[in-house]
Amino acid sequence: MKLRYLLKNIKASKVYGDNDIDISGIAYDSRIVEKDNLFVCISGFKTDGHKYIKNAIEKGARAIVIEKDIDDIAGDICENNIAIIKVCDSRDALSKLSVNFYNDPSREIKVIGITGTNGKTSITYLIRSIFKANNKRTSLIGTMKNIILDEEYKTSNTTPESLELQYLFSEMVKKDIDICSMEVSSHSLDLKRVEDVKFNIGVFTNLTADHLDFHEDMESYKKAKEKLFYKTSDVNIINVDDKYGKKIYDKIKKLKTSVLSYGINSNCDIYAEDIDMHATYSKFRVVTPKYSGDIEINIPGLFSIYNILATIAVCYSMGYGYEDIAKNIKNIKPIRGRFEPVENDKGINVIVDYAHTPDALENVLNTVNQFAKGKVITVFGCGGDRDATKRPLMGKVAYDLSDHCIITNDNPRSEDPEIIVKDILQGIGPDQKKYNIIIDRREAIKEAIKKAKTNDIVLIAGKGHETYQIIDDKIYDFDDRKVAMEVLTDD
Ligand SMILES: CC(=O)N[C@H]1[C@@H](OP(=O)(O)OP(=O)(O)OC[C@H]2O[C@@H](n3ccc(=O)[nH]c3=O)[C@H](O)[C@@H]2O)O[C@H](CO)[C@@H](O)[C@@H]1O[C@H](C)C(=O)N[C@@H](C)C(=O)N[C@H](CCC(=O)O)C(=O)O
Ligand SMILES: Nc1ncnc2c1ncn2[C@@H]1O[C@H](COP(=O)(O)OP(=O)(O)OP(=O)(O)O)[C@@H](O)[C@H]1O
Ligand SMILES: N[C@H](CCC[C@H](N)C(=O)O)C(=O)O
Ligand SMILES: [Mg+2]
Repeated sequence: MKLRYLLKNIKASKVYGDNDIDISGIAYDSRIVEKDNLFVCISGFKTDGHKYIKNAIEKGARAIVIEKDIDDIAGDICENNIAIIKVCDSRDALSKLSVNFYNDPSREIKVIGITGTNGKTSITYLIRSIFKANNKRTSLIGTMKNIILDEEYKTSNTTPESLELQYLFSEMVKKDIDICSMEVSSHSLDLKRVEDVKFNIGVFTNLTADHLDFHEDMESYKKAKEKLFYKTSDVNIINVDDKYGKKIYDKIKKLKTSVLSYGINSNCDIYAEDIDMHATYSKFRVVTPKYSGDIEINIPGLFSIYNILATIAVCYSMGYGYEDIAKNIKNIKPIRGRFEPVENDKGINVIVDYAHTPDALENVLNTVNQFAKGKVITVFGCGGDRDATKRPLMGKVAYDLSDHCIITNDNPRSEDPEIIVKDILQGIGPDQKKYNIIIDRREAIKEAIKKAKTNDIVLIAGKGHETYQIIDDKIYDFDDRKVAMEVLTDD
């Protein structure tokens, strides 16, 4: 593509060199630049893309987008006849360049963006299941993987960088996709990964303590999430039982005509009543402005009812009737690593769950306690290089709502596991018999299962679907479900 086409809508303060050259692709990492690529320099949190211009040129970059002065390498640029484009914001430019390169593919798909601290992955899967069952061509973008029809694409972030995102949308267009359900993280909203995505529907689940290493405080975290709702073209769907949800709803309602509230409260547009919860399933009556009817889901917990309500609201807003929704909800398969039971013949209820925030852990433990016939043993830790303020809060929740907890490693990453445990201990109560520390996660799971008697519940929280553990900069194979299964069959 000609550089001048690629530069459409880019606010460049200066363009040096020939903009009639052909560009073969875009890269924002010098290590993967190819011949005739345009290299976008991002000033990052760990390093600065501007430092790698020389490497990018050596690999064949033909044009460079910068947001800082680079006088020190002017010689290399002249010598290699490189075009230079100076912009104010490289992440914003990357998003627009990617849209131009892939011909703005998201406008051809119904994109449903889901944001909030907890429930995003769950809702994307629920939405996909219902639309699939209604013969729609679906795709999904999120934490575990990206999926187009049934083809899976690996991912490293919940919401990919704009370049990968626009590539995925272009693949969706090629495969004639109708609907994409997509997780929209607060990082992606602040770092402009989704700046130019054409969202049709926005969903807000909830906002509780997380990511306060990245966002200054809860107010900035909320502001990041809120950005999604200004971007949507059709409808916004907001959980108003959540206090931040209510604030966002009140604000957005004044600006946009189509906003639907949901919750467990008859003042909402879409709400649940006559709730009847059991250990492995729940029943309730859903009420919408046009119809109401009974719903049965085979995922337990009040939080799952909220996720289903969000899903129903999305389907409702797209014109689906009660029958299209209800008959398919009943057959929804449990989602990987979300309240996932580990089968065994020992009579112990072993559950693997991705609760990695205080609120998620509280919700899951409340659900577990509601139906517990025996003791509740919780195995958990907290991720390293992530929000440290949630550690004592998770410690308190686990201590208060379990009969026993075992504090262990999650993904310590570059942090010392002992320091993470120390932070968790700040929230742990005084009864030393109620907890122990076993840093090695395999040993912790082993101990919890050894301790459990018939009817007891072992909740293994924090890593859900993950099949790895990150210790220092090494990634090891580790899967809570497999480890639990091995321990359960190892006599
Ligand atoms: C905090 C954060 O979001 N960081 C993201 C950010 O990285 P960064 O700004 O630190 O980048 P950097 O490492 O300083 O590098 C700066 C630039 O130099 C380039 N570079 C670097 C080295 C080199 O040799 N050559 C080179 O060109 C890099 O490619 C980059 O463009 O931009 C990168 C490129 O898009 C992301 O991969 C990276 O995500 C990291 C891996 C990450 O861990 N992010 C997490 C916190 C995250 O985004 N999580 C959210 C929320 C999850 C949820 O709760 O659901 C998510 O969406 O996943
Ligand atoms: N609506 C909800 N409210 C509170 N907790 C929830 C809700 N839905 C799920 N959870 C809990 O949060 C955990 C993570 O759920 P899920 O993966 O759907 O969230 P997410 O928003 O995608 O998280 P992430 O930020 O890691 O992408 C679940 O394993 C469960 O413990
Ligand atoms: N999306 C979350 C996932 C946390 C999962 C937990 N296992 C950890 O590694 O901290 C994050 O990036 O903060
Ligand atoms: Mg997720």
